[in-house]
Amino acid sequence: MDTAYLSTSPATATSGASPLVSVRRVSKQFANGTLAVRDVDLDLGAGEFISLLGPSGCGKSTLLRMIAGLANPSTGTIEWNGAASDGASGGRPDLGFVFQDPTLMPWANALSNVMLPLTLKHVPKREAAERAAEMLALVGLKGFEKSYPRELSGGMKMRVSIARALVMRPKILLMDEPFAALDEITRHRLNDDLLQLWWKERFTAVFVTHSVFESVYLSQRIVVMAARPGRVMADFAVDAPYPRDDLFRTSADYASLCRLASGRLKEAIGS
Ligand SMILES: Nc1ncnc2c1ncn2[C@@H]1O[C@H](COP(=O)(O)OP(=O)(O)OP(=O)(O)O)[C@@H](O)[C@H]1O
Repeated sequence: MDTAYLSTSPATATSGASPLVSVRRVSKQFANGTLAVRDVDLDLGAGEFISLLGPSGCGKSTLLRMIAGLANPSTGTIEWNGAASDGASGGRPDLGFVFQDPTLMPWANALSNVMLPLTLKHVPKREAAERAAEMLALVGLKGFEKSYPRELSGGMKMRVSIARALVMRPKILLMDEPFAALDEITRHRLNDDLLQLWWKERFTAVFVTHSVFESVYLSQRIVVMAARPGRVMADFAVDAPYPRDDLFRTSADYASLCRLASGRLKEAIGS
């Protein structure tokens, strides 16, 4: 992928502007009585890179799925650009969602997998193929258009999944532990490539992770959650410029930011 992204901090357009998404006193109780999320208030600014960090079972995925409209809050509201979502698609702009599993169609090649959202929107086949090929190139898979999922590595499959999520050029990309199943080297590479994509495409990124290291490396802002019931315990900025690369990953600044985030997470779990 193109490594020449600029060394200034991305314009997040958050200061003074109204947030892209406002989560207000949102709770989710499942039919079996589990209170997965309680009273969450959260603003997501346009262009921000935000991580939801917390232990297993603290409601990160449930919150992300509610933001995506894949589940409805039991109480509270989620507003998009000031318009309340009706639980279907009301007020919600195009969004991309990346699951932990790449969820590709095994019988279709990489290009057809990425074309799927365009095909569903009846974009003419030729245009869809061009846009999908462009997106595959952006995620570093030029030359693999005709490869089937079984011929791709875990990291490559995840790249296809990200290309599919971004092919509609959504305003927001929601990612639910997309790299958790990958080895460390692949994960680091995908983290780097994701940051470059974010820089280029300027979408709002919401990234669910268990990993302090990953959240600090990627994010401008970390929202720490705790379990039983799932709730927000801390919300703080990661004060380090972009680009973030291997130099940052081995720096004293990164180590101290990880220590800080780790302390916040421990406090959250402890409480
Ligand atoms: N469909 C469901 N029905 C009942 N309980 C559920 C359902 N989905 C999730 N839960 C419960 O809600 C709580 C929050 O789950 P959720 O998956 O959102 O947490 P998480 O922080 O994403 O966890 P992990 O990091 O392990 O994926 C958990 O106690 C979970 O068991």
